[in-house]
Amino acid sequence: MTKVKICGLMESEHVQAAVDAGVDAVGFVFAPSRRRVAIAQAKELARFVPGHVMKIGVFVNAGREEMEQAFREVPLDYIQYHGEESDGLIGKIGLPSIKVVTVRSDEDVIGISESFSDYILFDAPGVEFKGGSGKVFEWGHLGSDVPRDRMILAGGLNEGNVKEAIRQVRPFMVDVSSGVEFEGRKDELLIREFVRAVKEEES
Ligand SMILES: O=C(O)c1ccccc1NCC(=O)[C@H](O)[C@H](O)COP(=O)(O)O
Repeated sequence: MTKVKICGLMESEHVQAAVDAGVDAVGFVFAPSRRRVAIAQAKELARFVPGHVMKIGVFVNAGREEMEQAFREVPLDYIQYHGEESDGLIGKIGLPSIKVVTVRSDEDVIGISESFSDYILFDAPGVEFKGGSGKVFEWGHLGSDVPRDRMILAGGLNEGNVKEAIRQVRPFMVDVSSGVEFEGRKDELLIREFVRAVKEEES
């Protein structure tokens, strides 16, 4: 069963809607973004997340102390490294990790199976910020050597294209932000429809 992550949550009713819809993970963005939350705010939002739902903190080239503080205080289950963080740095920090790969060509995914991160998230290049652009990348760049059991597919997914994405790519998890927003805010109906589409594809 493909797992679902809703990213960029900022309001408690949207966290609750995601949990009620049956998501497996929620993401809080601590990086420069219109979706940015403070650690104290994420801590409040986390009260609506039951233990079986992963809480993922998104960071872009952040300092170790900030990530450790968020990991401890929210608390988080994984750090999503959405900048230029090297494997060496991720290893040195030593927290459970999701490495992000921005996909423009076949070359971007070469050797990625060597990464020791727990999961690898494949995303389209950012536009205004590093992620959350709502743009789809060419899934064909994800060759057969990319480990499916650690793969999170992101980038412009929505209720209309997620079934095809699962059929073509077979990721461990799908991740969405813009595709469940209306006029720049998360939308409870769109969250429900996205999660339903993922579950339907599996049934
Ligand atoms: O969502 C953001 O604003 C963001 C900003 C900076 C770094 C990462 C960001 N989002 C990370 C995510 O995991 C998004 O869900 C992913 O980029 C897909 O977004 P979308 O294409 O909007 O579904």
